This record gives sequence, structure tokens and C-alpha cells, in this order.
Amino acid sequence: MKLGKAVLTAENLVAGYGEHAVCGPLDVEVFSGQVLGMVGENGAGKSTLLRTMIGAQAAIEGDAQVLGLMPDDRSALFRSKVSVLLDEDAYFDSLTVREHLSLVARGHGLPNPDAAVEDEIDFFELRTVADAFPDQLSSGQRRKLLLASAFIRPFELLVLDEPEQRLDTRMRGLLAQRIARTAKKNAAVVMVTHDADVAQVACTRAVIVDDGGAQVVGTDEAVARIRR
Ligand SMILES: Nc1ncnc2c1ncn2[C@@H]1O[C@H](COP(=O)(O)OP(=O)(O)OP(=O)(O)O)[C@@H](O)[C@H]1O
Repeated sequence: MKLGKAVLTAENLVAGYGEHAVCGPLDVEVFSGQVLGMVGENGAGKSTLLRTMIGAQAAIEGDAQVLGLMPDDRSALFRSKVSVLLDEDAYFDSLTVREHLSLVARGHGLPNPDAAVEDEIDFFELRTVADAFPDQLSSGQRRKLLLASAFIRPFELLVLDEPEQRLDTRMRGLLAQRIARTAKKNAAVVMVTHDADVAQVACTRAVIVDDGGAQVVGTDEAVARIRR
């Protein structure tokens, strides 16, 4: 298969806190068109490594680059090309679902923001709560709003930490297919997951984070690891 351009590169990357290494070293290149999963047990260091790969946390050793640049989430260029959904809830209490999505769509200059908003409302099955405020949503609906906000905007790299969390099984399946389609439309995706079915459908490769190490493997090995 012909590879697209390198979107994310990690070289000898060791992630951790202060002097304490949690996992690594990781050497990997993620190209446009690829979905890199990150799997491993609770506390292994997946989220720490993911944050370090995108510059949200300082590396203990080694380097990460996004689109050939040092990752910097305060740079406008980085923010225009990288869509990130980590394990956090971030809402404006006074904006409805539709208003949130409209804000993101307009903020990123989408040519037809209203149509894009309605498409995401349909995809994430949020129509009955489109005019509801975040505190009127279920936890799964709030997660869908954050996912819709991550997908609605343009990006070259999509970064997701356990995107399946709080979703029902059917929606997990739809999400996995959407992630795979997204990569095929010339983006790279890096995502932490605990869901074997999501990994099987979406990932083209994976990193197993385990025992302080980080090893790049094929999707089947990663899926077996989640299932074991
Ligand atoms: N802010 C922090 N300061 C110090 N250590 C931390 C901090 N956050 C997490 N850790 C530790 O780093 C290790 C890795 O945590 P991390 O959240 O990266 O794991 P994970 O693989 O993503 O786990 P999970 O599957 O449970 O989400 C854990 O031992 C955790 O206790």
C-alpha cells in the first residue's frame, strides 16, 4: 500500500512524570491514511504516552513531531491541523448541543457550517437533544457531543483517548467505521482504546504499552492483547 505523508513521528520517546519514566522508548511513524491504536492494561501509560506524542506533556527522553514540527498546542498552525479529544469533559454550560457544534464549525471556517452541524447531529443520534444544554444530557450523549466536536472540524491528525467510553455497542461500531473512513480521507488517527472490536475495525497498527515498554505491533496482535 502506498503511504501518505508522515503526520506524527516519535523517536526514542519516553513518557513519564518528573524524573519517573512510565513507558517507552517508542519509535513510530504514523502516516496519513493510518490509524494507530494504543492498547494495554489500566495504568500502563497509554494516556501519558499519547499526551507526550502531541506535546501536551514534556517527554522524559526523545522527540515527537507532528507534521514535521515540534508539537505545540498553543500554536495556531498546530491547532488548525490537529483535533484532540482526551479523557476530559469540556463544555460551555450555557450552549446547547447545536450551538456547541456551530461554534466549532464556524471557528474552523467550514464553508457550510449549518449543514455540517446537522450531519453530526444525525451521525451521533443527538437530534432529540440538539437544543438541550450539557447538564440535560446523559453521560453518553455528552461524550457524543465531544466526539462530534472533534469530527466536525478539519484536521490532518485526529487524537482520541478511549473514544468508545460511555457509548453503547451499536454506536461503538458506527464510531469505529467512522474512524476508519476518516483516515482513508487523508488523515492520520492515533487513539487509545480498550475495545477489541473498535480496534479490529479501525486500527491499521497499534502500540502495546506494557511493563514500562511500548511495542509497535499489527492490529491482530493488539486485538488479541485486549481480549486476553
Ligand atoms: N499527573 C500524574 N502524576 C504522576 N503520575 C501519574 C499522573 N497521571 C498518571 N500517573 C501515573 O502514570 C501511570 C500511567 O497512567 P496513564 O493514565 O497514562 O495510564 P493508562 O494506560 O492510560 O490507563 P487507563 O487504561 O486506566 O486509562 C499510572 O501509574 C498513573 O498512576
